[in-house]
Amino acid sequence: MKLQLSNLDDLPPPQPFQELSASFGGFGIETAHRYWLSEINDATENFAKKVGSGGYGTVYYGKLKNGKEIAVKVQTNDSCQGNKQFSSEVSLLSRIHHKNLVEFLGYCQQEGKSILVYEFMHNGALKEHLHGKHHSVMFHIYLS
Ligand SMILES: Nc1ncnc2c1ncn2[C@@H]1O[C@H](COP(=O)(O)OP(=O)(O)OP(=O)(O)O)[C@@H](O)[C@H]1O
Repeated sequence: MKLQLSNLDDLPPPQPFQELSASFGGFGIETAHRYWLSEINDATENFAKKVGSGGYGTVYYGKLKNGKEIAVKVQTNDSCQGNKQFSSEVSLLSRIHHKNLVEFLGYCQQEGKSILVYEFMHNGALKEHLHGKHHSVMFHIYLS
């Protein structure tokens, strides 16, 4: 799902991974939580439960040791995102917090894998609601 931002001009240009912490002055990738691949492997039971796939890659269900349920997005090889784009996305996502947005929890970049970690939404993604896979939300909107 793409985030729509009204003022993209306010954002700094994408920077190479190593330069992010300096260039964002405390609001870069270093503010995002970094997960170890072993944590992700444990949480997803080695990527056992696939819940969907999108332009970025494949999405898996997971549960952290503290009980929090997570959606783990694993970048696929044919995704156009490179390391630069991944760093920019992590940096951007870690600065956006809103009660109506799925919470971005962190990332993992290890052993050639680029992974984004979000809170798990039991009712599926917004796109599915809008495209009718889950009709209840639209129904409630019309009623209210
Ligand atoms: N946070 C989440 N909680 C539960 N399921 C999710 C979550 N994020 C994604 N999914 C599932 O994974 C599927 C793919 O989502 P994803 O956001 O990767 O693709 P997309 O909406 O096509 O966006 P994009 O093209 O930017 O990757 C969704 O349709 C949904 O079923």
